[in-house]
Amino acid sequence: MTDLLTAQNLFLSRARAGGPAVDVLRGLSLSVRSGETVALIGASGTGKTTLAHVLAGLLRPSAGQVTYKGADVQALSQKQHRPLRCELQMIFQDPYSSLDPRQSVEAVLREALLFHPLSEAEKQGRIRATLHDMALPEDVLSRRAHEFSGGQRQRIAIARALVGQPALIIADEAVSALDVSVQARVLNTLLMQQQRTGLSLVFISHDMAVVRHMAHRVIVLDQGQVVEEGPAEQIFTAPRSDTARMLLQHSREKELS
Ligand SMILES: Nc1ncnc2c1ncn2[C@@H]1O[C@H](COP(=O)(O)OP(=O)(O)OP(=O)(O)O)[C@@H](O)[C@H]1O
Repeated sequence: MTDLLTAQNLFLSRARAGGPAVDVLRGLSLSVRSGETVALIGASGTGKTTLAHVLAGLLRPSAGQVTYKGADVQALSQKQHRPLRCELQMIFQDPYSSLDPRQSVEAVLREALLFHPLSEAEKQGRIRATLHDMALPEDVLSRRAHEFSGGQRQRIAIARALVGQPALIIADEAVSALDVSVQARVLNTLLMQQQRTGLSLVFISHDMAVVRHMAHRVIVLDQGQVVEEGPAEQIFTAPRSDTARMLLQHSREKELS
């Protein structure tokens, strides 16, 4: 497996309203290989969402660099990099702000296929198959995002990320708003797409059972730094960091309650 995405020595300070700047990312490096799922875990407020935005090129780090297939992700929105941009998708934590409420679902999905050299029939086929995978009926296509519940919106956002068969998806709490049965279906769709196309995933979740089901490798974050990294099985059976031990303990307590 070759490195698809690399982050080197990322720093990011963010100013809080009325307060001092906070160092959210503090010298963080990671890599994601082709066909691999890397889970980012850590306590709340530890910088996972911020890191996801930096990895996707949506936030500029104060120092350090993120490269996707060797190109700086910050440059991916420039015209000459648009096809590469389509290969890297993000699913945001909040489906209310990530979808334009006035756009029809069909427009959302077609936009995701804009730079794909597919025939009209192929586009329609992809859209139909993706809706089916997300357990969404075809009549959603003519409706607008604001007409849907949070869980349905999240499935539309996931469909948008998947329909173009990207090389990499950064998924930030992508399935936490979904019912358990729908969640299983969506996770299996991601795993099947990974088998079929070699999809890579950066997967952020508080749900340790989901992380264990999905991840090949786990990166444990604490206050903007990597405190442990290793194969998923190793992190779950023999965690070395206090943070990983605390997260697993917390998860066990939740299961028992
Ligand atoms: N827009 C912002 N402006 C200033 N500070 C921010 C902003 N967004 C996040 N932060 C701060 O950055 C830190 C990391 O937040 P972030 O959302 O990345 O953590 P997280 O690990 O994803 O948390 P959670 O698991 O709760 O989603 C927090 O201290 C947060 O208060």
